[in-house]
Amino acid sequence: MTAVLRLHGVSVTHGTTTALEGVDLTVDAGERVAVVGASGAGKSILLAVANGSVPATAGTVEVLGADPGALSGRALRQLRARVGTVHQHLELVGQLRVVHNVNAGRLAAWPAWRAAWSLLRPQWLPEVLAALTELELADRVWERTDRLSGGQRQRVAVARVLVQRPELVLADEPASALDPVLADRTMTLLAGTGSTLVASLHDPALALRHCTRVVGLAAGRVVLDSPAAGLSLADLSAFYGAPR
Ligand SMILES: Nc1ncnc2c1ncn2[C@@H]1O[C@H](COP(=O)(O)OP(=O)(O)OP(=O)(O)O)[C@@H](O)[C@H]1O
Repeated sequence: MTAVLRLHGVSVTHGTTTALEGVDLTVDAGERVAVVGASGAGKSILLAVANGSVPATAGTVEVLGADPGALSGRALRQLRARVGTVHQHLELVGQLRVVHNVNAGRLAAWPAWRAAWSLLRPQWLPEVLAALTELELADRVWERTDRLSGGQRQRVAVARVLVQRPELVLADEPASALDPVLADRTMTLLAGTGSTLVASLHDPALALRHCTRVVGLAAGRVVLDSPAAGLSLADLSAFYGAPR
């Protein structure tokens, strides 16, 4: 098996706060990993370390064979084209139309002239519409993104990753603002891309239905790492303080 993501002894400390401590995690190609844990457990930081936006203060990080912290310029752009992120705070440009935000998934793969031209004449339109149709949002393709609801914006962020077609998807609570039907559809789409998936999830049912493996965090440490098939809803609910 090829490791797509490898964290070894990773810690993240900031002042007196320890967000991650000694995290070891290897994710192989094709795995779908749910990261679960109570609020503040370190799920977002783990994903941010994996996409290179937060540096590890100790340990080593390897994403698709490279350390994102050691890359810059073209090499970093090439790595970013292969990793798709659904950010917790979405990171969409509100003033731009939905089509442009979805097409942002292609930016790292396009030359600068094509990205600029796409703002005038959106490129990749059939792919954008196909992704938005799957997410029941095709009728909003020309709308300004800041006119959408929170759940609609979250689906735009998911569509951006679908058109990107990355090898690794890092998704931070990608269905948190969606109703149960759309949440399930979204996870089905992300799981169906064939990409390796690492997703933080607050809904244990989504984790068990769509992921092959569950990693549990508590206070920045890995306290569970198990195939999803061996776990019950009650096992995962315990991570959120619900009664067993
Ligand atoms: N950039 C950062 N560098 C270091 N520590 C951070 C940073 N951002 C947040 N933290 C800290 O990391 C800890 C874990 O936060 P994180 O956002 O990863 O939790 P979470 O499990 O995703 O929680 P939630 O479910 O509420 O989103 C918190 O104590 C937070 O203050």
